[in-house]
Amino acid sequence: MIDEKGILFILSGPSGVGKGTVRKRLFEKATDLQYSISMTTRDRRPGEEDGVDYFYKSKEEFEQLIEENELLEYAKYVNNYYGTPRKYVEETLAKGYDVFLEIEVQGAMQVKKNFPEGVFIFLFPPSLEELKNRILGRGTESNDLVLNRLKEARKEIEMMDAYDYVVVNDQVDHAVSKIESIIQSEHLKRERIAKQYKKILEDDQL
Ligand SMILES: Nc1nc2c(ncn2[C@@H]2O[C@H](COP(=O)(O)OP(=O)(O)O)[C@@H](O)[C@H]2O)c(=O)[nH]1
Ligand SMILES: Nc1ncnc2c1ncn2[C@@H]1O[C@H](COP(=O)(O)OP(=O)(O)O)[C@@H](O)[C@H]1O
Repeated sequence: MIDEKGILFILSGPSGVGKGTVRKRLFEKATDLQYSISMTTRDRRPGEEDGVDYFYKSKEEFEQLIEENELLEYAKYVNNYYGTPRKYVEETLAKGYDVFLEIEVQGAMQVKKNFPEGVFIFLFPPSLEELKNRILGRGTESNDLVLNRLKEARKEIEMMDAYDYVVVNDQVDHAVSKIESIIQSEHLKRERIAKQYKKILEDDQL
């Protein structure tokens, strides 16, 4: 049987590189992708909405979700939990829709274990200096947290080799069009494989 499931795309990379910004711009255009809204225990930032940006959970609620195996992956990141709802991802893929995750690197590596067929995209900063400027520019963290995030970033960049694609986020629009090309070429790849598979089956009947 040809696999008619949707494709799982994972956008990851260091905090502050621009994952959220790039993902939002992508979703202004890419209506065929389904974004998986994550669960988190971190505080809601001004302008964020429950059920839109994240599902905000208490530590106890989150630990219960872990216990009940409701999360496809989760990570503790700068003292908060973040996780992907398993059921939403599995059901949406099974219906044939592509699912898009925007998650940090530890979580992405867990997804790779469960979904090796996923398409893993690493968003890369133009430089570490620029990464620092972006985190500082966003102004959502205290100085201590900025330092923590930069330390994490160095470790995360070392894990780049495990990804299928690396996209430099120099300009948001450039990064978005590169991701769109990746999505398109993954679909073409699938179609080619499906055609070859069909041909093998037809030839076999001769
Ligand atoms: N593992 C994992 N990471 C997530 C998930 N959702 C968001 N993240 C990541 O957690 C990190 C912190 O997110 P957030 O607090 O929103 O800060 P920001 O992305 O740096 O603005 C980012 O690297 C997110 O991509 C998730 O479901 N699982
Ligand atoms: N290509 C870019 N050029 C300049 N600034 C950017 C770019 N992409 C994102 N930013 C800025 O960098 C900061 C961090 O972006 P954000 O999307 O919150 O990162 P992440 O989700 O990876 O933590 C934000 O202030 C955002 O406006």
